[in-house]
Amino acid sequence: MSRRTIRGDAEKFEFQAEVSRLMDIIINSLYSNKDIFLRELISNASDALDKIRFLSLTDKEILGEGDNTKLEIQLDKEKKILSIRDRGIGMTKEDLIKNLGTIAKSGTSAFVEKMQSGGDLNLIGQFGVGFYSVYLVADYVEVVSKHNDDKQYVWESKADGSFAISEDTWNEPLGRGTEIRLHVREEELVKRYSEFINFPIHLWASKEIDVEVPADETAETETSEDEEKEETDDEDSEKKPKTKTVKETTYDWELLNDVKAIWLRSPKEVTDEEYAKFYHSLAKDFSEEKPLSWSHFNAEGDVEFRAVLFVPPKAPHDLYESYYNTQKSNLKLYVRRVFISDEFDDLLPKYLSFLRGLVDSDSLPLNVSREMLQQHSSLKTIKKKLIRKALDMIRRLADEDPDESTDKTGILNEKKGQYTKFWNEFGKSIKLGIIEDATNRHRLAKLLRFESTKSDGKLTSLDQYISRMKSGQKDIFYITGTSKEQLEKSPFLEKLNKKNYEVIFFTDPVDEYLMQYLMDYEDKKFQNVSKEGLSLGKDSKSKDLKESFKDLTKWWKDALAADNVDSVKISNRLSGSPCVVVTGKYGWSANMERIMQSQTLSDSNKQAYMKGKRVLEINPRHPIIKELRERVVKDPTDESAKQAAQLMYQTALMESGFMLNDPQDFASRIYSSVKSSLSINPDAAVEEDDAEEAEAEEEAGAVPEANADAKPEPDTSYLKDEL
Ligand SMILES: Nc1ncnc2c1ncn2[C@@H]1O[C@H](COP(=O)(O)OP(=O)(O)OP(=O)(O)O)[C@@H](O)[C@H]1O
Repeated sequence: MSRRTIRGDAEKFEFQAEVSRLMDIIINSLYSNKDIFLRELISNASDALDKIRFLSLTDKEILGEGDNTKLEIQLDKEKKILSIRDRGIGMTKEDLIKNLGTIAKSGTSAFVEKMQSGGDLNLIGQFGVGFYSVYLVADYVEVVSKHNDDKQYVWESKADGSFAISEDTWNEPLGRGTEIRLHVREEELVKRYSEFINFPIHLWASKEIDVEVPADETAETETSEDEEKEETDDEDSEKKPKTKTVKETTYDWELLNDVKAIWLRSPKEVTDEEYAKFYHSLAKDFSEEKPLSWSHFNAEGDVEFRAVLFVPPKAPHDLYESYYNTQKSNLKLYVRRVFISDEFDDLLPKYLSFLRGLVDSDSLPLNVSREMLQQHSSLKTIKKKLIRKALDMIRRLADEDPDESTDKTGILNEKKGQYTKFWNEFGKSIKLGIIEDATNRHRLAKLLRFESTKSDGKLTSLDQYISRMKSGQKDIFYITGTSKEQLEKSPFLEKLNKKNYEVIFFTDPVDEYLMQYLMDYEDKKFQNVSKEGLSLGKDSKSKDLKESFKDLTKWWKDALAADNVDSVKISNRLSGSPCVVVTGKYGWSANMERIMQSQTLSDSNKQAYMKGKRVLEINPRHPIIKELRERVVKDPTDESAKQAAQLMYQTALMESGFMLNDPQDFASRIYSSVKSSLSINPDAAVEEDDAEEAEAEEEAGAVPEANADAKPEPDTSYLKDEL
C-alpha cells in the first residue's frame, strides 16, 4: 500500500542541517540528467548485497532460506511509483535514522559547496551522498528496510527538512533487504547503469507478445479487400480453422545485465569503451571523461591474481586532505570472484591511493575474517607487483605522450599532453612517493616533472635535464621558492644564468621535503643553489680575491655578531647584486624556514635548531662592496660603514627569501638612508598635527568593522604530520 502523505503516527526526525540544504538543492535543481538517481540506487543495492555476501562467508545461516538466498535486485514500476528492491543486508531502525538523514558525512558539506559554485550534480556519488539524488525525480520517497537484527521499518520523507520512521505493519514482509519507493514527479525510467553490477538485476516489465486466437465473424468482415482476395485465391487456406494474430501484454521479470566480470576476460578481448565504462561504474565517476590510463594483467607464480588498475582523469576533491591521517585505498579486493572489501589499506601504498581498480586473487583464503586476511603473507607479494605495474602504467603515459619526446617528429594524436594532465592532477603523489618509498625512489624520480631556467615554460624531466648538462657539470642545480616568476629574478641565479647552467625551479611546499630524500639521480648530486657548496669550476683568482677582501670580511662578520651570521665570504654566484645570504648545506633553506614559520603548530625549538647557519656572500666586483672595503681599511670604526653594512645584510636577507625578524628596524634604517640621500638633517623631527589628534580621539570610541576578506591560513596539515 502506498500513499503520498507522511503517516501521522510515525516518529518524526529533523534532517541534519547540511543534509537538509543538500536536499533543497537537489529537489530544486533544474539538472536535466535526472536518471543518475537510478545508478546511485543500484550501486547502493549492490553494496548492500556485497555486505551480506561477505558476512555469509563465515555464517551460512545469515542468508536465510527460499527467496532470501537470492542475491538480486528488482526494479518495478506501477503508475507513478518506481521501486528498487534488493535482498542485501538491509537497515535497522538506527541505521535508517543515521544513514539517511542525521549523520552528515564529510562529503555532504563539500558537495553543497561545490553545487553552490556551479558544480556538477553528476559527481554526487563521489561525495558519498548519492541516495539523496532520488529527489531529482521524486517528491516523496519511502524506504522500506529489513535487517536480520531488527523488525521491518519504513523511512519516509518529502524533503521538507524532516523525515519519519514507523515500524512496518502493513507492507508485505521483505524477508531481508531494502525497497526504495519513489513517487516520481514525471514518469521516467531507464535501463543504463546496470552493466558491471555483479548481481542480477531484474525489471518487472510489460511485454507485447503475438498470440494466435480463433478468428471470429466480426474480425473477418474487417479484413481488407486485398487480404480477402488472397484468401480466396488460396484454396487450401479455406480448409484450415480460421485464426488471427493479436498483441497481448504480459508481465515478467526481465534480466537487464549479464553479470560479467570484465577482469576474468582476456585483455585482448576487452574494448577501450568497455574499460572506460567499467571504470565509471567502479569509481562512481560518471563524467564523460575517460580514465587517463589502465593496466589489466594476470599475475602468475607463487601468488596468483588478476587486476585492473586505472588512473582517473581527475584527482578526487579530498585527495591530499589529511593525507597522513586517513587510511584510504580505492582498490576493491575480490577472492575467487567474491567481493571482500574496498577498505583494504594494504594493497597499495598511500601515495598511490589515487588509483582505482580491483584485485581478484585465487591465492587468498575465503573463509577467514578480514583481519586475518589483512595479515596474509600473499598480500605483500600482491602489493609489490601492483606497485610495479602501477608505475609502469604511469611511465607508459609519459612514453606515449608526443609532447614528452625530445624527438619533435611525433604526429598529433589523442595522447598529446596527457602526461602534463596527469602531472597536474597527481604530481604531488609522485613526490610523496619519492619521500615514502625508498625501494622505488629511482623509478619515481624518473616520473618527476618541473620547470627550469631552460624548459621554456613547459615541464621537463631529470633525464632531459641530464641530457642538457654542460660538459664538466657534476651537480643538478635547483632552487626553491614560492613561484617561478619570483625565482627567475633571484640573485642566486645570476652567475649560473650567465654561465649557461640550467637550474630547476621547485615551487611546491612539498618540494622542500622531497629534496631531503632525493639525494642523487644517475650518479649526479643535487645542489640547492641558495645553499653552501655550489661549485662552478675552479676560479684561479679566488685565492687572491679572498686575501684582498680579508679585512672587510672579518670586519663584517664582527659587525653582524648579533645576527647569527656564521661567516662572510667571497661569492661565486653573484654578478649584478652586491651580496646574498646563503644557508648551510644541511639546515633549512630560506624557503623552508618560511614554510615552517607559517605552520601554526610547528615547534619553535625545532625551528631554531633547524635554521642552521647563515653565510653572507659578497660580490667583490660590486662598487658598494669595493667602497665598503676602502672605508673599513681606512677606519674600522666608521659609523656610516657599519650602518650601511647592517642595511646591506638585511636587504640581502630579504632578497634571498628570508623573512625579517625585525621589519621595523629595517624600515627605520631605510628612512634614515633616504634622509641622508635627500640631505635632510638626521635629527629633524616630525611636525605635530593638532586637527588629526582631535579626530583620533573622537574615533577611538567607534567599533572597528570586521575584516570579511581575511584570508584563511593555507592548509599544510599533510606536511605537518610528515615531520
Ligand atoms: N539499499 C540499501 N541497503 C542498505 N543500506 C543502504 C542502502 N542504501 C543506502 N544505504 C545506507 O545509507 C548510506 C547512505 O547512502 P548514500 O548513497 O547517500 O551514500 P553511500 O552509499 O555511502 O555513498 P555513494 O553515494 O557513493 O553510494 C549508505 O552508506 C548505506 O549505509
